[in-house]
Amino acid sequence: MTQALVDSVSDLGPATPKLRIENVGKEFELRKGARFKALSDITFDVARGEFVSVVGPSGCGKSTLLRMIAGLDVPSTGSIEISQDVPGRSPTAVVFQEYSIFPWKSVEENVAFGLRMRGEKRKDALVTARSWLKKVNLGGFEKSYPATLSGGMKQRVAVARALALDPEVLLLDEPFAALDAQMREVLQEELLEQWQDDGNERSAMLVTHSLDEAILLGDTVVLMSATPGVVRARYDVPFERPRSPHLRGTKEFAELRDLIWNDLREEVLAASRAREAADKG
Ligand SMILES: Nc1ncnc2c1ncn2[C@@H]1O[C@H](COP(=O)(O)OP(=O)(O)OP(=O)(O)O)[C@@H](O)[C@H]1O
Repeated sequence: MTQALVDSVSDLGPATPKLRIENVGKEFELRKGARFKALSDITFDVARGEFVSVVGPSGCGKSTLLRMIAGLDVPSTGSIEISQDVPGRSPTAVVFQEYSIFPWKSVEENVAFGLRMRGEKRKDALVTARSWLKKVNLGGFEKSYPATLSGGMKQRVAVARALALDPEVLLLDEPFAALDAQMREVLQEELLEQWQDDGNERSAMLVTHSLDEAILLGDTVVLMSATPGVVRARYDVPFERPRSPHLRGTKEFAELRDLIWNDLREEVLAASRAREAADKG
């Protein structure tokens, strides 16, 4: 079944989720006759304005799920629905781990690119791009080329490019994983601030290996287990917004981190045992 877009809020009503993932499964054909089940029966909703973080062992299908939500791949079973609340908004926009920006385009042209593809006039697209570049602290770098930027600055461009599309659902696939630890924290904090200032009732899904990142940014953390990937648990993150990065240092944060880590650890070990068994078999 393919991704189904719901045309307007009146179709589903504001009480319905922004994103509905129902019984989604995914199989890949490895070679003729051999199939690999990567995801099985994934069901969960993301509410309007909700930020969901997805964690799980390597290979449990987090990126596959995110790619299907983005429409870059198709579920083998089940359905994914995104409620389109604002006409003209993009259903999704994705920030990937590797700087997926064009080296031959300037920073502002990179951010304007998606808007141009959507049919916006160059002048209007550049105005929007420049305004987003200011919000991600890249004011003054509009005319620079990616080769002259640090890793953190390139990822800021990628975030600005995604947000400039004004997506219903912002999708983030390990967006800061390639950065050094300090820069990663800085960008987490910037994203937290941008998210809390946004006020546009968009939703977000973040795939990450970092529990600190998952908890600091998320309203909910979804834990997946591996092979095939299923949803094992869902944790509410009870900290009020606006949140401050200082939350990381609190006892409550550490307790929630421990709770999730205890479950995640089991999944990581189970996935590693399954991989060993598959290698032997
Ligand atoms: N195009 C494909 N063809 C065959 N197998 C695939 C394909 N894409 C992904 N897989 C397999 O599906 C499983 C899930 O992959 P996926 O990248 O979604 O996992 P992940 O949880 O995001 O992993 P990681 O945390 O390591 O990034 C893995 O076993 C992977 O090898």
